This record gives sequence, structure tokens and C-alpha cells, in this order.
Amino acid sequence: MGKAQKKTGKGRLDKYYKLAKEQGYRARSAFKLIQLNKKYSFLESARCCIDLCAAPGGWLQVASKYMPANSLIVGVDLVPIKPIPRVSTFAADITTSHCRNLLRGELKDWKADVVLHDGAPNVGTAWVQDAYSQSELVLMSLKLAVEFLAKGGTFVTKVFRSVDYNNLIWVFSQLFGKVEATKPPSSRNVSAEIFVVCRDFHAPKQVDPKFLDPKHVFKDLAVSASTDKGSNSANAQLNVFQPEKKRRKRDGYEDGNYTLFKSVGVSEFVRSSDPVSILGSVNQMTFDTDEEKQWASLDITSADVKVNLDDLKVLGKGDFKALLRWRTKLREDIGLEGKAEEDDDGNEEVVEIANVDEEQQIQDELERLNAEATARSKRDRRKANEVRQRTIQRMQLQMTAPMDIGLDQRDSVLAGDEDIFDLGEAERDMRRNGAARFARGDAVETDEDEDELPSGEGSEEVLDSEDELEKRTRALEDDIDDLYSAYRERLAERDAKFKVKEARKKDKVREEEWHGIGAAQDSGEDDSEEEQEGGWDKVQNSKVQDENSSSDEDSSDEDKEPPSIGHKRARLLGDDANRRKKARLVTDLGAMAHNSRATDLWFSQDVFSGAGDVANIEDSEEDEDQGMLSIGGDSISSGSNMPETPTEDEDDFEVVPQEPDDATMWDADDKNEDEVKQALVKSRGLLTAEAVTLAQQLVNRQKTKTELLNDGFTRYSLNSKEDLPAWFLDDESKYYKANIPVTKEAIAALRAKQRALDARPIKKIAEAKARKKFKAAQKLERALRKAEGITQTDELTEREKAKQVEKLLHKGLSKGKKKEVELVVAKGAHKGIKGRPKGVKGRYTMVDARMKKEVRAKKRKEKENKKRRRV
Ligand SMILES: C[S@@+](CC[C@H](N)C(=O)[O-])C[C@H]1O[C@@H](n2cnc3c(N)ncnc32)[C@H](O)[C@@H]1O
Repeated sequence: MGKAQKKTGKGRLDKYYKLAKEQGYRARSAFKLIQLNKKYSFLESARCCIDLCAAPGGWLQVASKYMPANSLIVGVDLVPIKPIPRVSTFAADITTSHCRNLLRGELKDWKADVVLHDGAPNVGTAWVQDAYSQSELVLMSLKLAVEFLAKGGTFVTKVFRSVDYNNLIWVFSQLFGKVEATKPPSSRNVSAEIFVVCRDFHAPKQVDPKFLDPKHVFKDLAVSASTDKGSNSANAQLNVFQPEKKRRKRDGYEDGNYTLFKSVGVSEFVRSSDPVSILGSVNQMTFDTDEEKQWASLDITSADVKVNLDDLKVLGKGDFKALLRWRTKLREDIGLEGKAEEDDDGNEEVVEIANVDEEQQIQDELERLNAEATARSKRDRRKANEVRQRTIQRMQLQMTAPMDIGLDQRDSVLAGDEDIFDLGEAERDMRRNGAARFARGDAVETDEDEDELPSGEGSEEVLDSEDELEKRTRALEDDIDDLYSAYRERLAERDAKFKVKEARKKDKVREEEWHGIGAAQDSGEDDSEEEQEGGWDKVQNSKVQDENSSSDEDSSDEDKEPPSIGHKRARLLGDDANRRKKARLVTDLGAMAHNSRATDLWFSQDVFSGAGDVANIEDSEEDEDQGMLSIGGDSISSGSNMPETPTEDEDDFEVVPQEPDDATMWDADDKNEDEVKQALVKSRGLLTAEAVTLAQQLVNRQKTKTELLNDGFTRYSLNSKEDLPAWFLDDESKYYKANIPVTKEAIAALRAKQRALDARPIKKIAEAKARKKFKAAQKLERALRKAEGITQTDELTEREKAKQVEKLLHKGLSKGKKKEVELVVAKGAHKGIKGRPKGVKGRYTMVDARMKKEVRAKKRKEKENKKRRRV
């Protein structure tokens, strides 16, 4: 992750600020529009653009630069905008009908191809007027966009990640074909703003006013806020059990909490009935109170536990498990676990806890050490990977030579921070390796004073335990899976083709899963009109239907009516929940899947998946463009108190592209490949030597059908793919293939086919030849018709008739006169001209004047030579 960008002091005068100054843009935000346009190219083809909230005019300058000449560009803002060539501007509040009328007056009967909105309340000078919140302002701008946009038009708006975010995106998706949220590089990381580019405006004849009414659009937030707790807790749980997968913050920031960093006392975690949620939702746990400090000094609270509690966001699954184990032990120590069970089952449980036998303790301790060792080795591997990655990057940028790699990794040694021959380091390495081996299940020789590793006996016991072995194997498998998905992500970043392939796969999966609300509602003819117009209630109903259908799902039987899309989606979500349930968890997460179902349904909509592809969004106190360049007297003063005010830590939100389930992907691949191959064979015949060999053998009766079938049962066929890791299946599909013999004849046949293909004239020549043939046939036909007329006339003698017919047929069969080519000497007026010389008609060739003279001179010389020889 790069350095956090500063929004204050000199930090805000960044490269885009300087670039804006250099290139004469009035605000650094101009680069945001440039970058958005670079990605989506909406300005080049636009003839009319409206910029809402345009002051001081940076976006207007960009629009005027990138849009075709003579385009109509109109800018509106609360404050007047200094004139810009080719742009009309006026001051108005975009939330008023006055502004609407002014825009109508400017546009006359034109429709806009692009509507831009970069507005932010409280950053202008008109404090009293801009009382609207950001989300409401966005909705107001959408209202204007809906009125003025042409069909297929583009609406670009700035939104902030807040609780309203998803509702806004949902509304956009009802009105536009494509909705994508993006954060251009020039938008500061510390700003919570993102830009939503809505393309392909549906231009419905009528829009239900509820779509544009803040009261309706943001209404179910209040309801969902309370129910959202379930989803928050689900997210928190996922943070713990799949910490590698960074989740997008779909539901925006918690109400009233715009700082991302959260710290709680350890006792909250220890006493909580839902410790996993706490682990997943806070950054740090501290030992503050006297009681907590006492816990910190206990033996079970190892240094690792303290370090882990200090920064929970960097922990892996193993670390979280270790913390949960530590909590259990602590609760046992302080009698909490006993008390809780006492309540349920009476005093017997306390006795049981007191009788935890020694063996169990050793077992627990081993588990803990095991987890620690795995976590450590994981961290080391991650670090090593990062270093390697950085080195490769530097090599790609030609900042370093390959020989530097070793040196790079030991920078600290070179800097003198460490001793090259540091025995301590070597010892630590040995220990690490030992721990790693232990984690792998190899026999470990332990040091006497190595207090982290268990005694030989203990470890053997662990190795003997099947459970333990299985756990380790699973952990290893998880590691490899993680590494593989990281590898695929890297591949996707580097290889554009791979990315496109993956995207196509995802698109297909999505298309199969989701056919849109319109399709689901397509029940009768009467509905069509309403569908086109898109009624709020209708969509809301469909949402409710979806939810109902998902809740009824369990009770409903299979052979009902054809399943609706809602059912389909609900089933998919159900599968998803099941999958999550199946994951190896310490705690039962069944309830979590149930709680978040409604939320899942809502956010699982196709459009949210595209819209979520946003870079990290950070908290910030204000809109980042408050510090615009000062232009004359029009400088915009800095404001504050944005309602959605995120800050600090960027690491919390990272985009993790959601990959489809690997195993099914593999299967689906096979099916598609097969279909594609079959289609190819149909259109082009057999393409491989293996296929031709088999075909020849079948035709020549060298192979019977039964033999062919039997040949299909090899060690390569019918291998079960169940439970195999994705990386393995991917690899197998590439390399684990039967080596089918081919014959010389098959190869010769393929080559001959290829040669024939190569020898075929290209399409244009073939067409020209066919045209010529057709014309010749027509000509002959005409001649024959005329000849027939001549033979039937009585006015001519037989001799005359024969002569004329002969003439006609000769003409009909002749290929026509060869067009003569005129030679034009390139001298005088024709010297050095390009194109057709004046006064020349038909075909011509330019010839060099010099050539004529030289030919004459040559002839003359030959003549003279002949004469001399005779003499
Ligand atoms: C970030 S600035 C726009 C910068 C502009 N895109 C540029 O490149 O120069 C936000 C603007 O929104 C304007 N604004 C806020 N509320 C408004 C409203 N209700 N009507 C019109 N403009 C508004 C502010 O006056 C401010 O100039």
C-alpha cells in the first residue's frame, strides 16, 4: 500500500495540483474527469453536456477541451463561474425548479449526452443554500439528468460511501444500463468520494417519482439499520475466519462512527457472548483496567497474544484461533466458563472443569504452539513474497539488476543494523525452520531451552493423533489455496488476456444467475408498459417477493411452477450460506447466514458487483476539492462537516475480486470447451492429427466402435475431481492428457488440407472472377437473343443473316477490348505532379522523360556498333 495521501498542509499541493496549475485548469479535480473520460470515453462523442455544481469550472474546461467543436456545454453552480470559451454558465441552486427552467432555456429542445455532477454541499461559499446532504444532492442531480439526458446518455456523479450509497446505486441501476463505481487515481485516497459512471440511459417515458424522492430512496435505511446488525456481525465473523479476503465495505460507515480505528478493552472480548464478531470488527484490544492488567501478567497471556491483540487487522486465521483458545483458557482460569456452564447444567460442570486432565492441557498447549508456529511461518512467507514482489517490480522498472536481489533482501545488514554473521539470527532461523517443520508434521528435535516447542514425547502424541494430522493437512491446503488465488490475482493484474478470460467467465456465471427484475416480472402483456417505465412499487414488490420466496424456499417442494428468478437467486444465496457453513469454523455460523439473508438478497444484485470495484476508500473530514486553485476572486473557501466523514486507515478496505467457486469453474470450463470444439469441427472439419487418425482408423475398419470406447477408459479418464484443490485441477487440465498416437497419413492429410486452404484465392479475387464470369454470360445471352431476332426476320438474305449472326456471336464471346494505357511523359507541366495529369482520360502510366532518351540512345549506339563491325 502506498503512502497515505495528505489532505492538509503541503500534502494537498500534490502532483495533480501542480499539473492543474501548469496546464491552466481551475481545479485539480479536472484530472478526475480526464481520468474518468479516459476510462469510459463519454466526452468525445457528446454534443451536449450539462455540468451541475461546476464552479470554479475545472470540469467545464475539460469538457470544452475533449468534446467536439460547436458542442453545447452548460455549467451551473451556486456561485458564479468565471467565463470559459464555448461554455455557457449561470448561477443557480440545482435543487430548485428555477435552475431547471434556466437549463431548459439554455438547451431549448436539445437533450444532453452527458450530465456531470461533482457537487458537494458545504464546500461552496453559499452556506445557507447548500443545506442538502451529499446523497440528496446526488439524487437531485439525477432528477435533472433524468429530465435532460438523451437515451443512451451518460451520467457521472460523485458519491460518498455512506449508508445511502447502496440505495443510490440501486436507483441508478434502475435507470441506466451500466453502472460502475470507480475512484480515479487523482482522487485522494484519504477522501471517501467515489465516482459513479452510469451509462446507457434507458430514457423511460415516465419515471416513478419515488425513484427520485429522498424520502423513498433512503427510507428503508432506518429499518435496515437495525436489522443490519446481523450482517455486520456476519462480516465480522468472516473477517476472522477468512481474514485473507478483504471485504468491501458495502454498507458504508457505521452511523456516527466515521473513524475506522476501533479499540476495545480485552474484558469486552473475554466476557462477550460473541467473541468472533469482536475479533472481526475491532483493530486493537488493550489491557486497561486493573483486572485486564492482571490477565496480561498471566502465563497464558504470551507475548504473541499481546502482539496479536495489538493489531488484529494483520492477523491470519491461525492467529484468530489462537486468540479464541487464549480466551477460553482465560475464562476457565477466572471461572467464567465454569459459571456459564453452571447456570445451564448445575454444579457438576464446575467439577468437570476442575478435573481437566493433564493430557488435555498438553494437547491444548500443543495446539496453541502449533497455531503460533503456523502463523509465524505464514508471516515470514508473506514478508518474503513481498520482498520478492518488490524486487521484481524494481527489475521491471529497471531500477535494479538481478544480482541485486540477494543484496536487497539484506538491506538491513548492509545498512549496518544487523551483523552479517549474527549467530542469534542463525539460531532464530533454525528455530523458525524447526517450527515450520513441526507445523508440517515432520519430527522435530527440540532444544532444551526452546520454550516454544513441545517435548519430543508430546509432539509424537500429536503426530499420532489423526485429528491433529488432519488439521495440519487442512491448514496446509488452505495455505496453498490462498497462495494459488494470490497467484491468479497477480496473473490477472499482469496478463490482460487472462483478465479478459476471467471476466468473461464471471460474466457468464452472472448472466446465468441473474436475468434481471424485468425478466422475472414478464408475466403478462399488460405489464409491458409498466415494465418499461419501471415503477418503484413494482420493484419494491419484486424485492419483497424475492425475500418471501427465499424464506419459503425450505418448505416449498421442487415440482412447483417453473422457478422464478427470485427462487433461483435465493437458492444461490442459500448455497452460499451453506458453503460458508461448511467452512471450518470454530463457532457455528448458521445463525449468521440466516440473519444476513435479507441483506444478502439486497446486495447480491448484479449491479452491486460492478459498482463495488472501487479502490480503497478512506475516511476524510471533508470533500477533497475544497482546496481548489484560486482564480481571481472566485476561490472556493474550505468548508467542513461533511456528513459522511471518513478518516485515516486505508488498509481496511481492499477490493477482493470475488472468484467463482473453483471446482465448478473447472467443470463449467470443460463443458464450454467441448461445445466450442464441436462447433469448430462442424464448421472447419477435423483439426487435429489425433482426430484425423481416429477418423481414418474408423473408416478403414482398423478400429471398431467398441475398441474406441474401450480406449476411452484410461488412467486419464473418469478421475474424480471432487475435493481437489483448484490449482491442481487447473494444472491437470493443462498437462494430464492422454498421448494419442497419430499416423503419417493423418498428418499428410491435414497438411494437404492446409495447402488447399492456402491455395484458395482470397475472397475479393474470387468475387471479382465470379462477377466477370456472370457479366460474360449475360453478354452472350444478349447476343444470342439478338441473333435469334435476326434469323426470324424476312428482310435479310440467308447469307446476310449468317454474316450478322457470326458478327454478333463473335462480339458476345469476345472478352471486350483491352483498355489501352496511355503513356504520359513526366516532363513540362506533368513533371513531379501527384495524381492524374490534366487532360488525361482513362488509364494512364507516368513514364520518365529520361527513359525515352535513354532507349533512343541505346538504339543509336547499337546501330553504330553494327556499322563498325561491318566495316
Ligand atoms: C467540488 S466543487 C465542484 C468542482 C468542479 N467540478 C470543478 O471541476 O471545478 C463542488 C461545487 O458544488 C457546488 N454546490 C453545492 N451545492 C450546490 C447546489 N445545491 N447547487 C449548485 N451547486 C452546488 C458548490 O458551490 C461547489 O462549487
